[in-house]
Amino acid sequence: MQLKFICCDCHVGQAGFDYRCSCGGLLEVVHDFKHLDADHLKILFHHRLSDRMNPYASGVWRYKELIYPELPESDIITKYEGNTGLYASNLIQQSLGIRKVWLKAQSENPSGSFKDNGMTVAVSHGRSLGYRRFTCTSTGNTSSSLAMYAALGECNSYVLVPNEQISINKVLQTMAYGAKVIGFDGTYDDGIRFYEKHGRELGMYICNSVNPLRIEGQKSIIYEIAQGLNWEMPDWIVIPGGALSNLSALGKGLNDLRQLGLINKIPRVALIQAEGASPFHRMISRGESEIVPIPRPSTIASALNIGNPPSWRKARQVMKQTEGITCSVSDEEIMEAKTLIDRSGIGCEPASAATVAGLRKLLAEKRIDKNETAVCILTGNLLKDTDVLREYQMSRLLYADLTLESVGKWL
Ligand SMILES: Cc1ncc(COP(=O)(O)O)c(C=O)c1O
Ligand SMILES: N[C@@H](CCOP(=O)(O)O)C(=O)O
Repeated sequence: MQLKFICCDCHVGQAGFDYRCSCGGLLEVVHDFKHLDADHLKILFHHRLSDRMNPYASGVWRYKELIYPELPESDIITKYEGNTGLYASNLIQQSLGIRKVWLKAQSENPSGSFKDNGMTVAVSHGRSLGYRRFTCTSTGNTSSSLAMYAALGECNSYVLVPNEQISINKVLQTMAYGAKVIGFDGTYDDGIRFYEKHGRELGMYICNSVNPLRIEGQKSIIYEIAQGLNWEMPDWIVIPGGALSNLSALGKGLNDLRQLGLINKIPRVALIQAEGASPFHRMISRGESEIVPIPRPSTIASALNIGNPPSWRKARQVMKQTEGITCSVSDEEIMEAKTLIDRSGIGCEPASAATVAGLRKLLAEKRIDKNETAVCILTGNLLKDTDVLREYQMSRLLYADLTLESVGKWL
């Protein structure tokens, strides 16, 4: 059986794989869930949780029937991604003054970010089509994840990375997995534009989130949250936004769960952007119908440094479907929230901390009630963006001579 696609803008169906429809809209995978039964699925997914020795042990491929049923098991390239912790932190709960908050730590993924949920599916798909050369443009997390899966699949990866405002750790991780990295003057948005124009003639498989298979894999984050909470959804899901792939995937995943009868309530979504890179929040809060790109986005949260999010139309749909709200937070608010999350023992990179910063703001503005419950999605690992961490923490490092008196003074 072949994968089927539909355009999110003109709604015309398409049989073959592509990144965009001829009208320019992004595509998404269409599934037929008619033959699936919710009770049977719950038992199947539960059973797979305890089976550690096959691809279904992955927190993505556990839900294969809802993501990519057509793919032969032997074509799966997996590093048992997903299966990340869902933590209830008293420290964060009390600091925010909310009834209940959980943190979904996608930072625990094998390459250290939520990208792995989508990348395992994209690279498996690309290789099954016969591709051996994979590419993306990236601020560093997409590329680290791509390079890891390409290496696992014994394929090659080629990555475009902006020269400014990226984290060197992520670039080094990408290179260490064997990717060829090409730096360029410009932003993530320029890189995406380049591939939209030249990707096809370069004959490579593109692994950015314009690829509908990436979104299929990323849907599993909300499946895991639902399963982790025994299929009872919280009032709110709080998520950071850059290219808006994660929000698009979240919306698609929620639709699936509802359609299948696995959940009976759709939570509301709060999308948080960094102030210096918040074109989507600006559009929604002003009630505008088109996004106005920001040519030079700038935020300390390197992963959110995106001025022209490719998935904004899909994301706008999700806002409608979930009665979603948006807000933006300053770099200071992000760092303050990051300190709290790190201190709680969970830890994350700055982009992820935008969620807790945003939740604090939305509670203060009473747009979220303190008696409600929320899950914040932490998208990347604490050790991803250490330039920022070094600047913030080094002044707190203590020095002493190794004498009882000198060390004792600090203890
Ligand atoms: C750690 C991290 N958080 C958040 C985001 C933003 O997610 P999205 O681009 O899907 O909106 C990204 C990159 O995209 C990221 O790498
Ligand atoms: N932060 C991202 C940028 C978005 O990339 P995409 O995978 O959604 O295309 C990164 O890590 O590069």
